[in-house]
Amino acid sequence: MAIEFTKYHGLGNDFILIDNRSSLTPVITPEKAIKLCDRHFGIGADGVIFALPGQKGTDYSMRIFNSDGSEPEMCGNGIRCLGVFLTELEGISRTKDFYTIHTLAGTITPQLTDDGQVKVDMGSPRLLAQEIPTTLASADSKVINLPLEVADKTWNVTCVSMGNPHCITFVDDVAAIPLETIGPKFEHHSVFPQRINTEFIQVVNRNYLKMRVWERGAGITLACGTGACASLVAGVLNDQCDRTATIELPGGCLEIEWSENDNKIYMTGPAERVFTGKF
Ligand SMILES: N[C@@H](CCC[C@H](N)C(=O)O)C(=O)O
Repeated sequence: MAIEFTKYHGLGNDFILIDNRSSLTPVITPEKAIKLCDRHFGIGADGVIFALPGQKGTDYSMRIFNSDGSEPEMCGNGIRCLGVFLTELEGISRTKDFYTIHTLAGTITPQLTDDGQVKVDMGSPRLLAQEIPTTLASADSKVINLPLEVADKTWNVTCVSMGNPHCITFVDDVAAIPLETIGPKFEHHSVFPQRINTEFIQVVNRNYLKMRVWERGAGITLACGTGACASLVAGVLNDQCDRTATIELPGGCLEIEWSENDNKIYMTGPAERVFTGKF
């Protein structure tokens, strides 16, 4: 049976979106997702995202397979793409401008704004070592600016979970980081039992950060929404930035806010439809 898909991207972080609204079980396996994500022998993408029926009172659910077939809890750029994809699927019957989406990281709420962007209530960051998870500190402690040995060098890292795990390091020049060699060493470090997404951050000023990312299960990507949110939190915890900042990624910019009122993170950025097809 042919399966229809739509390709979307959020700042070059690209996904194959599949209408899976008739079942809570993804219509393809992780092995098939690996093949579809292949940039030479497949469609090419950083992951496959499924629009599933809602659970626990939400409008819809989202599941995602990384390009290596693993399943992360959340995807920030992906959920913006899903928000726009759902409006496309619903067509003229759409009655609201936001959706409640059940994810493995809890309920996330993307909202379509008047200027064509998507603003997402990403929930609250989780900071305890056991929540990341990492053994870098005792279970109930936060991991803020702690030394970590990677590739014969000591990096001062801060760990933040946005439902999925992130390890953030502040550097003088992001362009100088050898991501391809060092990224996998962070990802598979023994202190991260569920592997890790790694962000390198250069502070331009208190409201503007530059970021490069090595994603768990996907490698170098042009952008990472949860990574941008986690990096802003790390910036605040290390007194490197304010609670609102622009994060510049190789694929473009995201606006991130860590609200003092409700402790939630709000991410605003684009989601672009690329093409549709069948496989
Ligand atoms: N690119 C995504 C994150 C996707 C999941 C990540 N690779 C993981 O395994 O946690 C984003 O925009 O947040």
